[in-house]
Amino acid sequence: MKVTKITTYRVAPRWMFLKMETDEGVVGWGEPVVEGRARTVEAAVSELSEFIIGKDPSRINDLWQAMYRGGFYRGGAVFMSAIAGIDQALWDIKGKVLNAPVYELLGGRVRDRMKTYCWVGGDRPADIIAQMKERLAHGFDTFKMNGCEEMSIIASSKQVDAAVAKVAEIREAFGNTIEFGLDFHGRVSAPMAKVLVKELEPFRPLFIEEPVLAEQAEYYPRIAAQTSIPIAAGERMYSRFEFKSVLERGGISIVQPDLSHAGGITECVKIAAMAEAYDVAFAPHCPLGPIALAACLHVDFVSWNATLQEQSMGIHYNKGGEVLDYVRNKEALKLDEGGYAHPFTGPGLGIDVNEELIIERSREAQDWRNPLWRHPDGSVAEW
Ligand SMILES: O=C(O)C(=O)C[C@@H](O)[C@H](O)CO
Ligand SMILES: [Mg+2]
Repeated sequence: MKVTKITTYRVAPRWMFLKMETDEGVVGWGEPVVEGRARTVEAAVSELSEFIIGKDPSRINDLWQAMYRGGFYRGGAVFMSAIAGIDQALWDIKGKVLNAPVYELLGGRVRDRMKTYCWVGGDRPADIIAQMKERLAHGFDTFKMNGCEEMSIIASSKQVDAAVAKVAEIREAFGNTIEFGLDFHGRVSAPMAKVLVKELEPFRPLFIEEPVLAEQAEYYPRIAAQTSIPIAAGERMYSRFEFKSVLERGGISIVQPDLSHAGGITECVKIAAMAEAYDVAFAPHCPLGPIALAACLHVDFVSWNATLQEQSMGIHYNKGGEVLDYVRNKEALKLDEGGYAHPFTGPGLGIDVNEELIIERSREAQDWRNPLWRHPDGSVAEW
């Protein structure tokens, strides 16, 4: 079998799908994208396609190593996202050829179902209680929200109190009948992370995500030393080699690589195994589409330390397109009471893609950008 064609489709809300065709008619799908840099990733996929086309798609490990090591410069969000989407499609093809779900090819399941969580609130945490009540009524009991709005490098008590008040309101309304992670989203400086974590300790959020930016990873052990709240990070780390130093340094309790940013299934299975060796939980980041989510779930099903799976249904970013829009076999991604996902039964990634809709929507190719925030003094604020 040989790869004959790779096509990318940028679609609403802010995703990109990759179709990989072969000379034996087997087709694989992937989801390479960096939110806000879709066209850049598309260019990277196009460059890598020159190498992949003509190759035997069964040689996933060798193709992965060649893509990663073959260009001399390596790593980073764009390049590792391009590799990720190609890798997902290669695994989809392998499963279809061998008539087995990807998790079977990875050694079979360690669990019967996988816990997922959903987002509440928007870029600025708002309507949290009402949205949690609405999602609770639909069986969800685990959530994530932005932990704060813009935060100055040395923030005022008012800014800190505003962030803490929202969390206090949640515990006041629900007690411990629900769980929630707080995503600091990289908005909080290292000095303020120490302040916020101390103030949030009594409310016991399930985890605090990206308490500082990935480029401040040396603060993870220092923050962890002052709190019992598990620290989570990983959406802006793109390979084993970045997770290696973070795991070595300690401080992280949950790693959150993104299956569409960190080199795909081949790389994230290895990251999960590395994390397990440090007794660190694995909770893939996934604010993206159905193929990315399926890739996450296949790795979750074979990783003993997989604990929580992010999924984007109802997330505030999904304007103009939702996860199930592009999926014909919608039951494959049905989430049961408690937000549990069930093992795919179909071969490969197990997603029967609505290609007609993808092609139609790619005609008005999305060009989503995240907002550029500024502080009151006009300086750039982390979004
Ligand atoms: O889902 C998360 O945890 C996020 O932090 C969302 C962020 O990754 C946006 O997708 C960036 O555009
Ligand atoms: Mg996040």
